[in-house]
Amino acid sequence: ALELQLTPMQVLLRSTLDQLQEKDAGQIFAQPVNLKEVPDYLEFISQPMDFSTMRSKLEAHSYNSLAHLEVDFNLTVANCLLYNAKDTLFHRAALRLRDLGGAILRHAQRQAHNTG
Ligand SMILES: CCOC(=O)c1ccc2c(c1)NC(=O)[C@@H](C)N2
Repeated sequence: ALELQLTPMQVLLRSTLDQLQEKDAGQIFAQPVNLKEVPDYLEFISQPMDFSTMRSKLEAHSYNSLAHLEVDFNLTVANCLLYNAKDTLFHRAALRLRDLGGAILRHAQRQAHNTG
């Protein structure tokens, strides 16, 4: 089956993305920000990112290292911190995701190092 073709790195990338997305219980990072709902979003954010886009990139083998996944995770958080004012739920959720995600990424990096 095709599933058996996954490399250890792809398995680790998928598992890490799943763990990161689990921390987004409200699923506010699950899909691209809706530009019809938020028409000025691209005036502030040059490179939108979200978990569904990250998953598509992962399945397309666009991430060949954990660091590449981390760049898009950090972009997702940074966009939210930039666009949303400090006193918003969105901004608070990004700080929380950043902190919870940091622990997940540090653990994944140790695994990546061990699996070579
Ligand atoms: C249906 C209306 O949805 C939104 O306005 C909205 C929905 C999701 C959002 C968001 C806005 N803004 C953000 O910065 C990211 C984190 N998520």
